[in-house]
This record gives sequence, structure tokens and C-alpha cells, in this order.
Amino acid sequence: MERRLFLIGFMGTGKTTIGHALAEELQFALYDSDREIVSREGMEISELFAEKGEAYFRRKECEMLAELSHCQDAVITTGGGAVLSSANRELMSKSGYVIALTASVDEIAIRVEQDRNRPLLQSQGELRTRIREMIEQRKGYYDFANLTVDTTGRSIESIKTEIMQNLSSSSR
Ligand SMILES: Nc1ncnc2c1ncn2[C@@H]1O[C@H](COP(=O)(O)OP(=O)(O)OP(=O)(O)O)[C@@H](O)[C@H]1O
Ligand SMILES: O=C(O)C1=C[C@@H](O)[C@@H](O)[C@H](O)C1
Ligand SMILES: [Mg+2]
Repeated sequence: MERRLFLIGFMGTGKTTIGHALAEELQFALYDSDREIVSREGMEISELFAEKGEAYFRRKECEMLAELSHCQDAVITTGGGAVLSSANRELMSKSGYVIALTASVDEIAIRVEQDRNRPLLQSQGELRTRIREMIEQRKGYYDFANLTVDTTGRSIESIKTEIMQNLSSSSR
């Protein structure tokens, strides 16, 4: 079985949550790209965006993924926008098994509503409209995954089980 898993997907699809469950089940290390950047830069993502700009954050995200793609026996959860870079997409494809998580607009809105640390969802305007627009802009970017799992209305246990079944039947 593949020894390095990448979780990709739009904000709030559950990458961090499911990554944690998978790492526990597989006894793999867990690395969250967003969290690693925050710890290295000593600033929250929203502060990084506000003070250094999105382009700076994207550069750090590329560097972080390049570093994390050397980790063995690891679940690597990525930021929602990591897939916008073709270099990041190629890196993930060649160095691991890529799992995309999806969820409906309504479910994403409910999940992210409480959390004010997602700068790209903080613009003025209705949250669901903003999410819908961003998902539309990012159409196709998550399609390179080896496996895509819809998480809408599903328990963490059931999502984890589906992924584990696919991993064990995968020849990679
Ligand atoms: N299957 C699920 N059912 C219900 N709630 C969930 C599910 N998965 C995640 N959540 C909740 O949704 C919120 C967002 O989840 P999480 O932080 O794992 O998403 P993410 O994909 O890592 O988001 P981001 O890209 O912003 O880092 C959390 O509060 C989490 O507890
Ligand atoms: O979808 C995005 O572009 C982002 C998702 C988050 O995980 C963070 O990486 C950041 O807020 C940007
Ligand atoms: Mg996350």
C-alpha cells in the first residue's frame, strides 16, 4: 500500500479531520500544510494574507509541500488552494496517493461558519454565494486525485472506512 497520502479539497471538506482519523488508523504521521506554515512563520493564515499577501502564502505553501513530500508513512493534509499550482499537483501525483474530499455548498457553509480564520471566505457578501463562486472557479483542479470521496452528511467513521477499503484494494 502507498506509504504517503495527500488529502486535497475545498475549504471545510474535512481534510484536517479525516487526515487525523486516517493517520491514527494507519499509524502514520500527520502533517497539515497550513499548520506547518503557521508554526514556521509564527503568524495565523489570516495575518499572513493580510500582512504579506496571498502570493507570499502560496510560495510558502509550495515550499512546504515540496518538503512534506519526502516524509514516509505520512498523511499530508493540504490547504484548499494548494491544487491551484500545477507544480503542486504534479508533485502530489508523483509522490503519493491523492484523495480528494468534496461536500455540498450548504454543508461547507455550515462547517466553516464558526471559523473566522479563512481569509478567502471573509469578503463581504453572502457566505454560500462566495463558496459557490470559488468552487466554480476551482472546477477541475481537484480532478487529478486517485480517489474522490463525497463527505456530505456522512460520519467521519464512514468516510474513513471508504478510504481504507480503496487503499487496500489499490495496487499502488
Ligand atoms: N464528515 C463531517 N461531518 C460533520 N462535520 C465535519 C465533517 N468533517 C469535518 N467536519 C467539521 O467541519 C469543520 C471543517 O473541517 P476541517 O477543518 O477538517 O476542514 P478542512 O478541509 O481541513 O478545511 P481547510 O481547508 O479550511 O483547512 C470542522 O469543524 C470539522 O469538525
Ligand atoms: O482554499 C484556499 O485557498 C485556502 C484554504 C485554507 O486551507 C488555507 O490554506 C488558506 O486559507 C487558503
Ligand atoms: Mg484543514
